Amino acid sequence: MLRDAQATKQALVKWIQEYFAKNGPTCSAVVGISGGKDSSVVAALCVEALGKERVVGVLMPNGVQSDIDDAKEVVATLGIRHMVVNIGAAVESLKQSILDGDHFSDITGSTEHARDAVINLPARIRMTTLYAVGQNLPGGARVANTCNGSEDYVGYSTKYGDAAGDFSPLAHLLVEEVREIGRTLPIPAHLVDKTPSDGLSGQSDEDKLGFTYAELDRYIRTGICDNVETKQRIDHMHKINLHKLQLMPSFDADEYVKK
Ligand SMILES: Nc1ncnc2c1ncn2[C@@H]1O[C@H](COP(=O)(O)OP(=O)(O)OC[C@H]2O[C@@H]([n+]3cccc(C(=O)O)c3)[C@H](O)[C@@H]2O)[C@@H](O)[C@H]1O
Ligand SMILES: Nc1ncnc2c1ncn2[C@@H]1O[C@H](COP(=O)(O)OP(=O)(O)OP(=O)(O)O)[C@@H](O)[C@H]1O
Repeated sequence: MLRDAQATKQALVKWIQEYFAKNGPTCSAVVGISGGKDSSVVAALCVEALGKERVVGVLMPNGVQSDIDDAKEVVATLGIRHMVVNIGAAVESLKQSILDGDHFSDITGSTEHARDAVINLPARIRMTTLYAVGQNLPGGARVANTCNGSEDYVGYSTKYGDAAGDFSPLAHLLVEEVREIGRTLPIPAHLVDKTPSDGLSGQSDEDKLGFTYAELDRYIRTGICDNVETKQRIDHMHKINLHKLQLMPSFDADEYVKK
């Protein structure tokens, strides 16, 4: 729980202003708008920080998106310019091109994509779309990362997909804290409390993770977790996914080659 949600919101707005002043004074923020709480909160914070003229929302249904009206409600409420880019054709075409590529089945031992490849590919196409939209904006753009601190702790994101971005306002805020910030912003209340899902696997986040965000947030903040198996699962996910938050290791000849 935040000590003062209003004060934290103001600090976030200042942080975004300072980031843009230093890293892109003419740039707009580009935000992928899913219709969930994280992207809604990030977009609203960017509007407060930069003004609505400097925020561009990108709605990216993968074919038919059942909750697309939520995303439309966000951009309408915030009054921001937005584009709708349906990634369905690109996703299907890339999947097929990979299957049709020489030696797919020799190398993979299968004629089908693995489940993880199918789940994560749309997120990486969305990232590609956001950067392409940004590079078409006359004043330039910085792509917002919308991951929150709870997701980051367990690495619940697609590496170089939604885990990518140029600036990350929510990375140190846990799910319940993001909701508190959301309640200080002019975004539809039902979206702040909407059940989070990755929109990729067909399951809610909590069903897929196997624990609730309340359990996760409490463990991150206090180190307390009543269920031993849940604690082990969180610890395991944290450990195996830390690479998503780190710079990739790079070979340095000075370290490895004896002089
Ligand atoms: N130790 C290590 N050091 C360096 N790299 C390592 C590595 N282990 C794996 N890798 C690399 O990382 C790859 C796996 O990572 P990644 O591609 O991200 O995939 P992965 O972690 O397998 O899956 C991502 C999970 O995040 C969920 N998700 C995705 C997007 C959004 C949201 C959301 O709710 O917001 C949730 C999704 O449902 C799925 O469960 C491997 O294929 C490998 O290339
Ligand atoms: N259909 C979509 N259209 C536009 N952007 C999307 C879409 N799906 C995902 N994104 C982008 O990827 C991020 C991660 O999306 P995801 O659906 O996995 O859920 P999330 O982490 O719960 O975020 P949110 O609460 O914003 O939905 C979103 O915050 C958004 O920026």
